[in-house]
Amino acid sequence: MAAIDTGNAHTELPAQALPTWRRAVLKVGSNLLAADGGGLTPRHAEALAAFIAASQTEGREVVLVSSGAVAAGRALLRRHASAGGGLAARQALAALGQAPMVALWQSLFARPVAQVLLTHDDLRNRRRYLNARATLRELLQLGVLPVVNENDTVSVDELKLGDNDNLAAIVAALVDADLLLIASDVAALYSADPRRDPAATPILQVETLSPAVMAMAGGSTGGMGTGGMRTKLEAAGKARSAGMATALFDGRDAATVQALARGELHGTLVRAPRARMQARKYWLLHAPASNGCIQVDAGAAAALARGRASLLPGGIAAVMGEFQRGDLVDVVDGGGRRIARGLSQYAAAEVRRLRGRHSRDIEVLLGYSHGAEVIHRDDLARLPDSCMTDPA
Ligand SMILES: Nc1ncnc2c1ncn2[C@@H]1O[C@H](COP(=O)(O)OP(=O)(O)O)[C@@H](O)[C@H]1O
Ligand SMILES: N[C@@H](CCC(=O)OP(=O)(O)O)C(=O)O
Repeated sequence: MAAIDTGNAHTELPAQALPTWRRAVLKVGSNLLAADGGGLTPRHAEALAAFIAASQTEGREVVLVSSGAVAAGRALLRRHASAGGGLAARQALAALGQAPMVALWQSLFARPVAQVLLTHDDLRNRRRYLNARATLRELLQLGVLPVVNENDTVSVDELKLGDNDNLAAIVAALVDADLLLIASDVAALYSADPRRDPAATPILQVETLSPAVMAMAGGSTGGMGTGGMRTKLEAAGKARSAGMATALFDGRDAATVQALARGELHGTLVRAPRARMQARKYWLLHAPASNGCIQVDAGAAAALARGRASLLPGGIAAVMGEFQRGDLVDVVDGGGRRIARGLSQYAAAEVRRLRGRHSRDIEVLLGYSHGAEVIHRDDLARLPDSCMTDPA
């Protein structure tokens, strides 16, 4: 059992199994990085960095979503002058603090870390969403730790994501993570904010984010935090609909953080109703009508029916309709029967030029390449009747 200080109560939470994962997003809040109420300190970040490094050594991948830029900026400026309280001041503080925040993480890792700043617009615009996804995938492949934060400096009020809990959930879906880990300054979700209600009790498992559960979560009551437990549960809801569980735990407690590496959670687990891949496939199959259609030859149709195959240019016989890169398209066989749906990495006009050609010719034909596959197998779902042989 890990001894845990909730702020005003000292409790011990039993260990429960952390879902198995290969790729996770870890969100670290400002309260952990600016734990002493001033500038950034490695006090709690050290154990979290050791957990990330140990996970990487085991072949797992971690994307870090880190807050703390505003706190770092505020501490730096306090030495010279005080900043106002408006949006522009917050944006200026974030600009000041982003580099020191990333530098803090870099000081704790032997491997390089990379800064990734995202805005709401980046995540709504399909082209930029796909670019962000490709960059993050590439960074992970290179063995680099991406440190993601909201680009506060260019985010305007009404378009701000506002809190990094929700950003972390969106990033987790973006990189197809298996698990969302949220490190905060509280041991778990409690029946009420434990800072306000000493009688509040921890909730170790959440199956549904019902209105009653959501009502337990309050805002941020202390220090540098932004969204409190409310935004953490919102994030868990987003993760859940992408098929991912969320673990909430106290990042101030080194024993709790070390236990994660052993697959033990001392905190709250918000479960996901179905597996991530199933959720993704479900979304692919049930998302709004597709914009176009790709007809494949008999060889490609057989490969897709066998499962886990990507759609390559060589198997494409015809392209119907107009669609853009990243759009959802139907895949039909020679007889026009719909056999799969997926996200095309190329626009219809590009697929027409690639039709029947080898993947290695993509660069020559287009002058660039978004990858060897027209539809990557992770972005492809076979229709139920063609899934009979392999339900994965
Ligand atoms: N029901 C609840 N259970 C646990 N914590 C809660 C609850 N309601 C509100 N909180 C508050 O949420 C805070 C954590 O969120 P926040 O301050 O935004 O920190 P972070 O910087 O880690 O995002 C806790 O310190 C706690 O005061
Ligand atoms: N982007 C802001 C963090 C906003 C935020 O969500 O903070 P927190 O609630 O501490 O995770 C920053 O870097 O200061």
